[in-house]
Amino acid sequence: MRTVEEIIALLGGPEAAATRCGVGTEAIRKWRQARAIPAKHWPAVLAATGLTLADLPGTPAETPRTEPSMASPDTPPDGATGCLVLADGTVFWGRGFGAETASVGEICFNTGMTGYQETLTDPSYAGQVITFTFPHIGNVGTNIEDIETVTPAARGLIVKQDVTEPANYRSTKHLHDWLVSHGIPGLAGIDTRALTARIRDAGAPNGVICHRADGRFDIPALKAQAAGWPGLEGMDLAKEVTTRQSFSWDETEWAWPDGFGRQSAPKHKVVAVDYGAKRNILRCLASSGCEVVVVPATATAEDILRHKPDGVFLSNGPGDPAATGVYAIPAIQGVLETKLPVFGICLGHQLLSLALGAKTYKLARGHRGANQPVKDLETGKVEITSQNHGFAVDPKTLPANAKVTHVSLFDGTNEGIAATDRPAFSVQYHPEASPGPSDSHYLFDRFVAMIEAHKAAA
Ligand SMILES: NC(=O)CC[C@H](N)C(=O)O
Repeated sequence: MRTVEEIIALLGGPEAAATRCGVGTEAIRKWRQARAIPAKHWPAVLAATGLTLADLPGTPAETPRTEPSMASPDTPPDGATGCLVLADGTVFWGRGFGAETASVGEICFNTGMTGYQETLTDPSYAGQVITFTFPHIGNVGTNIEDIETVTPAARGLIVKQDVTEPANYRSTKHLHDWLVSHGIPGLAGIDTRALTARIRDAGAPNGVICHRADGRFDIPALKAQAAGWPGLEGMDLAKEVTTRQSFSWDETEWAWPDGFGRQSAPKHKVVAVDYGAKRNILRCLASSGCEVVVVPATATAEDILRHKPDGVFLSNGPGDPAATGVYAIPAIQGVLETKLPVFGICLGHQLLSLALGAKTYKLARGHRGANQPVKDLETGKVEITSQNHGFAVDPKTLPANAKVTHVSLFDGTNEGIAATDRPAFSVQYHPEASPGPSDSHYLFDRFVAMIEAHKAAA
């Protein structure tokens, strides 16, 4: 068998190889990176070189196929530099990229076609490895602006195709290098459709993603690590990603060509409880005319009210809402007693519901993507929304003083509630649209209108 480099040399170098085989130079780059030639290019290579099939290197992703039912034994196939090991012992082989390390978490999937950097830096992904179903991950590179927090909490990413070369004027770093600098491992060459179908059918498994350039894996140890991880249920992760200190936020939303702006004349004061808040939510609040004071997840009602807010915002965040509720519910109940306007997003929605007396439960596969249809039951309008959640509010457990306002048109699960006896409402999805559509942006205006009505009545 010849190596890829030998074959390219035989063809007269990368440029000549591209021309003679009728492929782009990007394909040649990928052959070299993967040290293999995909099967679809074999006929062209054979015709151009006169070699025989036995001379050509295959690709680790194709030999063997990574269908779960055909998961390979514990010995890595040639060229494998990464693997995913599930708690049930299934092994997927592929090519590692990003940081050379192993990382354990829940394996979920995200169907978003854009915004991988926002997704990877969304603190709600703490404890999770994200499988991207979209193929061109890496195509816009990374930059210092499209982050939802400074230290990404996601534990790893899984893709089918090798990370695409960046082609975007805002890109400052290749995704691979960005992952290395944040210590996050990546895995390519996995059959992500098979993995996603498995999550769809059997629920999100726990697993370990491991990248080793030397291709030496201790599979029994990785299996034990995956099986020993307790899972997200019962896990309070908000405490790990929240701010340690209160701070003020005045950055407004990004707009071309000026980029981010500054809030200079706020009309209202909002305290945002940070359970793992995405920056773009804070920007949306600032853009809506609010002075934002961000407080830690463990802030008590007193801590919150000390800032004399006109409204209180409950942020998104990772983990099991019931576990975070241990300290968050009493604080929210204290705020609700004052009848101040309250708005919650995602984990904030779940915590508001818990504080009102409802219950939450774990969804089998979760909603993660930027194309999730939601119906507003009051207006009858359908919004296409951005979502990222693995738990949901059980609408049957809502008390008499709360109502369902939004439902998912994918599976009928709850997507929003409102109290009927005070100005408090929340949604399970992400109106800040980062990444995703901005159909639901009106909710920030609704919150501000609530604050204005409350102030007028005082
Ligand atoms: N984005 C979020 O706030 C997620 C909330 C919660 N951790 C869940 O998975 O359901």
